[in-house]
Amino acid sequence: MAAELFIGLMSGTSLDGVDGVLADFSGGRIAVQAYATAQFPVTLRAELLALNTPGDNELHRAALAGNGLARAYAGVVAQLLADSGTDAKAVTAVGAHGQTVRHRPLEFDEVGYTLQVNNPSLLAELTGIDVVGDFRSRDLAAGGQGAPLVPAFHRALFARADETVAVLNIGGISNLSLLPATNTVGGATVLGFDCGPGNALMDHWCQTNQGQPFDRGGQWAASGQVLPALLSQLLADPYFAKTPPKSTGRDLFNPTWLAAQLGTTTMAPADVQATLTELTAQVCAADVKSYGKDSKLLIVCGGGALNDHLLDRLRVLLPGIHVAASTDHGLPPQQVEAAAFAWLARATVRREAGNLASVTGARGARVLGAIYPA
Ligand SMILES: Nc1ncnc2c1ncn2[C@@H]1O[C@H](COP(=O)(O)OP(=O)(O)OP(=O)(O)O)[C@@H](O)[C@H]1O
Ligand SMILES: CC(=O)N[C@H]1[C@@H]2OC[C@@H](O2)[C@@H](O)[C@@H]1O[C@H](C)C(=O)O
Repeated sequence: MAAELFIGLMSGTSLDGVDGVLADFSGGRIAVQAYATAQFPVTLRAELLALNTPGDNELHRAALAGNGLARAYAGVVAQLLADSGTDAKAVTAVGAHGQTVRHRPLEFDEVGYTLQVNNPSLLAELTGIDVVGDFRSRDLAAGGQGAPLVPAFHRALFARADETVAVLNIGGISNLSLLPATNTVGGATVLGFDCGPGNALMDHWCQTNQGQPFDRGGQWAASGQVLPALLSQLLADPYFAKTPPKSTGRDLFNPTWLAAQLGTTTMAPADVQATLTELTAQVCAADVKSYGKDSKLLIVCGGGALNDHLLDRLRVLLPGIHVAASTDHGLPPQQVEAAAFAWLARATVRREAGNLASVTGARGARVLGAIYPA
């Protein structure tokens, strides 16, 4: 059977760079042929981070950052093609998420907006491959949150016939998918939503206090002591009590939010890191208990799956649930989101819906994204 090749490119709220996969869908299930990742150039990362906060001349800066992102994306596409010996002409399309700099669904005028910095036209020009971008806007136009979009892909990849499966993506932001058994009588309604912070605050604190981009294995957090008063204060943020559909981002959980929580009290940096890690663990575990109570399996993906300390805390907080990285269930943690955008791009090209109204609250299923022909 002829290959049916798509590329998926994801740069997420951790701002750690680009993850990309080349995937073949000809066998009915996704088969990743190649994986590549690239860190952002320092100046591009700084600008993408800065654009998460209101500033001067944002239109100009966002346009140029979109060009820079397209060039970084094109570099990952070139790496994928070279590593797999694939000609660009053999790839049907590239799904390019872009870099979220604002996410304000349903605010201000009932539709709100979500902005992913990107330049899909430049990416199409640089790669010679059709590009699918702007995946979230159509869901907002239909009254949805525009995020998370991966639950539909999680269902395709991880769902089981006879048991409920929970999937937790721990990226900059953490998001949970609840996948009922596919043989559920009356149909299996998928739930999904953003839990809250994933790695973003932990990364920021680690960069600020240790000069490291992230807490490898969660070892620094493990060396500290959770601060109960601070943890209670963090957990009191109203977002955590919101009923889904709900989504969030750096618009809320950002260094300014953290600074306001810490106030002027001096705390040992390692203890703050331990507390931020515990915040992620407790919020995610509480959501699994509340919305996935009959799950016996929690599959963890995203870079946070490599945080051994965080996974250990999840295991303690979720007795009776098997907590495992996605590697054991189909795809390595760092590949899942990029693979999702290859899968979403394929849906768009086939004019199939990519969103799940049961997740985002949209008025219905919609074909997502815009196509930029090579
Ligand atoms: N070995 C490791 N130990 C601990 N944490 C790690 C490790 N490797 C990666 N991470 C964490 O994973 C993060 C990157 O994860 P990922 O690429 O899934 O985030 P993202 O896709 O940008 O976020 P989002 O899912 O919110 O879009 C890093 O910033 C870091 O916090
Ligand atoms: C607006 C936006 O970019 N949201 C991201 C973010 O990162 C994780 C979580 O919040 C998720 O809701 C989403 O990305 C994934 C890919 C999603 O849409 O499923």
